[in-house]
Amino acid sequence: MVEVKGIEIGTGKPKICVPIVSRDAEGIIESARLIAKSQADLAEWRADLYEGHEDTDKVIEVLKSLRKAIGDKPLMFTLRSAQEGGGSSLSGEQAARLLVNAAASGNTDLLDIEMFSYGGFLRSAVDPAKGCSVSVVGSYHDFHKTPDKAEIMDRLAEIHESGADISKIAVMPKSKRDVLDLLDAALTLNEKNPEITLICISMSGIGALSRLTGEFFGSAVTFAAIGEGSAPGQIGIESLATVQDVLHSSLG
Ligand SMILES: O=C1C[C@@](O)(C(=O)O)C[C@@H](O)[C@@H]1O
Repeated sequence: MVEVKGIEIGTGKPKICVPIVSRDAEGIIESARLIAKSQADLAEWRADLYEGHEDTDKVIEVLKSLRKAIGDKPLMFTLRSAQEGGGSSLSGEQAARLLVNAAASGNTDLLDIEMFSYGGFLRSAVDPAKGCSVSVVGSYHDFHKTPDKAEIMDRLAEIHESGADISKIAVMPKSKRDVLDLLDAALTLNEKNPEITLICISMSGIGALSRLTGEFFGSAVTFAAIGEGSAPGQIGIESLATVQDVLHSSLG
């Protein structure tokens, strides 16, 4: 369990995180205001989709305004690389520097760090971020396939061992069995190492089930859309919250 601004990530219903995907500062702040009024538990700024993400000063300025607009909800800063399906064109060194700057600015509560891109180079940002009291979400994305169960579990455990507070994986299924493999990996790891806080996502339409059943299989956060989503298969926040409520009450 990881506590951020009074929100317990890893107990009870999976927490709902809404990504901010606008390209310009105005749209970003507008989305933050909508999220602030919604039932989202937290917000994610996909800074890689911001048109000015190559300019650190601009990013930090937007992040500051975002912090104000989002109010009391925890905020996650994400810079998704092109290698893992995002829009960042930065080099590994530039990306690591921007991640550390975002953490040091005091305007983010969580930081997504890709643990395997750039040959694992971004891991150098883990300790500085934690030194700024920012919770680290170590991530891995495969937009082309679903690795087998053992590989999913190994990657999630490696992310944990590398110092992340939360281990996240998002993969693309080619079949319904791939979705089962992802859910099986989450449940097995959760039973074996309950101390690891997990986020496990199977993307696209057939993977949508994984976005609804986190409480059953041990995925602590689910990403939902308000308007435009940030990945295939994301469900609108209202439908997602309704299904999660039904499943939660069935567990007694
Ligand atoms: O890592 C993730 C998960 C995600 O890719 C999804 O499938 O919901 C959406 C991204 O915005 C986020 O950073």
